[in-house]
Amino acid sequence: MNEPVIRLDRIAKRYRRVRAVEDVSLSIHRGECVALVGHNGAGKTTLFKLMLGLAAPTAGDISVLGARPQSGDGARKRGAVGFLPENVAFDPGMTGRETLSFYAALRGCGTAGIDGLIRRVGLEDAADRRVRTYSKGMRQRLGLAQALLGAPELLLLDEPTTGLDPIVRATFYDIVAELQGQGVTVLISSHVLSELEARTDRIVILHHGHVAADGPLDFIRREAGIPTLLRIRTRPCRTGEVVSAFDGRVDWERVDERTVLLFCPPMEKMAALRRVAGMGDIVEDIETIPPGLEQLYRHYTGKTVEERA
Ligand SMILES: Nc1ncnc2c1ncn2[C@@H]1O[C@H](COP(=O)(O)OP(=O)(O)OP(=O)(O)O)[C@@H](O)[C@H]1O
Repeated sequence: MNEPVIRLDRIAKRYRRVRAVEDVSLSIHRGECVALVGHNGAGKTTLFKLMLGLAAPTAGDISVLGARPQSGDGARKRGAVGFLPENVAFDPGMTGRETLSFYAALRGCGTAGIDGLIRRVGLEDAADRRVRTYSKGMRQRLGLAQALLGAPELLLLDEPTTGLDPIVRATFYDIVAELQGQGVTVLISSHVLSELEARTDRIVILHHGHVAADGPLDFIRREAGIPTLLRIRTRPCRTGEVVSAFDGRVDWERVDERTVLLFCPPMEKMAALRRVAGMGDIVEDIETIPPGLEQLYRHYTGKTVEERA
């Protein structure tokens, strides 16, 4: 397999007595879109700083685009990394277009692509207004345009959608998907878990500086063993037949005279579905509800706390 775009090998970062990141190993390959999720203080920003060469690891090895971020080669590769910091702050007296020109000059990437970027993030109408007049969503879009200057191969987005409304958020993720389609590798940190479900290939759950889970959503769901919910809708007053078929096999709950919930462990799900489907026309509908990211997050972070106790 090709060299990963990001490779962390048993990375630790300590600030005096604070263990911000501990024994983190992670590989992210070209074109992947990975979510880094964790509570406040879990170590997400620290990982970004390490990847950007803004901090040195206390232990372990790190490579970004094939170079150690703090090496001379790493500094040269830095031009191919776009970064949107958590609290992006621009000069309020500059217009959006001036801001991008300023950052383009800092990055040494020329201003030719700025109009295209402004269109891409939907700021055409506001590009010549001062940033102080921008809404939070507009500032974040400007932040994204700034991160995209110079057509980066790797995008690091630190909580990019915090405080954005669902429509702006969706636009944001549409742009990210488009970039991913062009082979850009994207790492997004967030604690808005629900929005990441359908948007990323892989989830890395960080808890107290440790990786608590890492994998595609389906994989970490299976690993967690959290039951899938089957919501069975029957003809009136026929829930008893469903209940007696499953009583003692899986947990269940009767919601009303037509609805039963079955809590199926991942391994039991298909067998349960076949059994319900075989019950004939007393069953009018079956809805499968897999555990959401919030539940998984609770599961994994809870487990780590117990392990650490
Ligand atoms: N410069 C520093 N000096 C001392 N401690 C630090 C420093 N930077 C981070 N930390 C500590 O390291 C831990 C991880 O912080 P980090 O900012 O990486 O978390 P985070 O997951 O990004 O949190 P948030 O979601 O709140 O931004 C925290 O306990 C934090 O207080």
